Amino acid sequence: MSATSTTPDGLALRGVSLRLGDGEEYVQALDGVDLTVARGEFAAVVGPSGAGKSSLLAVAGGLTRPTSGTVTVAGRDLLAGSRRDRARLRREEIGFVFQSGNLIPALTAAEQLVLPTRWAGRGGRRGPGARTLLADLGLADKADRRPDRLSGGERQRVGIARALVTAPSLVLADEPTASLDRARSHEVVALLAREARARNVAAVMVTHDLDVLAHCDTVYEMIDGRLTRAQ
Ligand SMILES: Nc1ncnc2c1ncn2[C@@H]1O[C@H](COP(=O)(O)OP(=O)(O)OP(=O)(O)O)[C@@H](O)[C@H]1O
Repeated sequence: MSATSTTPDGLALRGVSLRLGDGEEYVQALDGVDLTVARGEFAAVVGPSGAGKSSLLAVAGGLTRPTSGTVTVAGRDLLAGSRRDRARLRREEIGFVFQSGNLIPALTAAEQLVLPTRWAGRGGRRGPGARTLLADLGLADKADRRPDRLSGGERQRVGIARALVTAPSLVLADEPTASLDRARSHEVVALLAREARARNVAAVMVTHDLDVLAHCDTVYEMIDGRLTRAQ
């Protein structure tokens, strides 16, 4: 599937605008955004604070409804159907990676991966087993550790495993290197890039970290709610 296809199987935003606030006190957080990310493509979005990057991820992830425009993931309309339909589509097709892992303190690395698979409850399609996935991410000997016994980089790798465990079509990562040093940042983003390509997942990463852009296939810049291709 090419990045310019009209029926993409990754992520497609068309003419997406988002106005936040009400009355005269509004912000045009997204302004006519078009974005296509094919499966197996790793895209980065950079831009100044307040430019609309988090808003873009929230809309692409089905967490925020845009004021206008369309969003499709794996060819499915993310804005159609009931609230429950949309939540199911989100659980089945989208994995989220957060700034500092967002792991549940009481659960081991392997246990962190159980809840998303239960929630997704996918019929025929099954994701990789938790332990296989943790081993792929270099965490075979850490599967039974809780987050307080993992390093920052290891926690983030568990976060990536958790995002991939349902075999999603799309992974959205919000500043995944925010709490990591330079070496660990490269390691984590390289891993995310490798896994997205190997598993044929469309991936979008919002980052302030220009250092890690070399791992990405495409780079977009967001300024005042407008998105342009930078690389
Ligand atoms: N609930 C809200 N109501 C009104 N304005 C909002 C709301 N949430 C965000 N905004 C504004 O929308 C714009 C885009 O915010 P957004 O969080 O998407 O930017 P960002 O690029 O992710 O910033 P950062 O890099 O600082 O996280 C900003 O001007 C912000 O102040």
